[in-house]
Amino acid sequence: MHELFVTERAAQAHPDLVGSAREAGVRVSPITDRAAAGLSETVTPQGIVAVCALLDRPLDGLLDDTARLVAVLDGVADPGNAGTVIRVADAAGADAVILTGDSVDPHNGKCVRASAGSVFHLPLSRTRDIAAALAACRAAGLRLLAAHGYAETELGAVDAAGPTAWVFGNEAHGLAPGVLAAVDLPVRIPLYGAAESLNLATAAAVCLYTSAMAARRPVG
Ligand SMILES: C[S@@+](CC[C@H](N)C(=O)[O-])C[C@H]1O[C@@H](n2cnc3c(N)ncnc32)[C@H](O)[C@@H]1O
Repeated sequence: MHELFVTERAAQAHPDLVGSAREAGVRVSPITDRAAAGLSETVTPQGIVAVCALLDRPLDGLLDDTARLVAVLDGVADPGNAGTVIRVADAAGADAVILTGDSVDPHNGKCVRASAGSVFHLPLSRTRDIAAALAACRAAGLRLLAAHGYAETELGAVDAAGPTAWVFGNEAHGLAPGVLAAVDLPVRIPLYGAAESLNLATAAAVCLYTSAMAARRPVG
């Protein structure tokens, strides 16, 4: 059986969708924003089918010059990774997450669960066109930093406090040369042990929190 969980805001924005669901015999359950955040704790991943599709935003108009921190995920294949990045982006105070290329659907149940509800309140946008995503970030005044394990510049040498879009690559192949050439600076998180790379979501946590904490550092 399908069940549609709807926040008040979503119901007001999409009365047609709620009406169609009722007509189709789908149970419609009102849910608070707070409860929506905990939804992933209370239902199985398979139980969440379409609720979050309401929050997918078009790239056009997603960002303006108030944006300070954005994560761009290019070709992210694992829904658990995508959800974990969305969660950490939310926690770090990011303005949006943009999924590009062949990235997994962020409304996939496993992704929703891994996000621990963050897919419900962080603006998400999807486009196959990473050039368009990078252009939108640049137009909003964000500096484009790519997290890349083979970059010359180490994270510690970067002033990451300004408005920043961090770009992350696919779990197996990383970022394509064209993407690395299109950003302002590829940046490497140093690895002190024998590990060849970090998990994507771990790298995202390091980079996004580096920017968030630098931007919020108390003066004096
Ligand atoms: C598992 S890694 C991909 C490794 C892949 N072998 C490659 O060629 O990049 C997935 C993503 O996590 C990020 N990442 C992983 N380790 C990193 C590191 N040491 N420094 C910066 N980013 C890293 C990058 O965005 C990378 O595209």
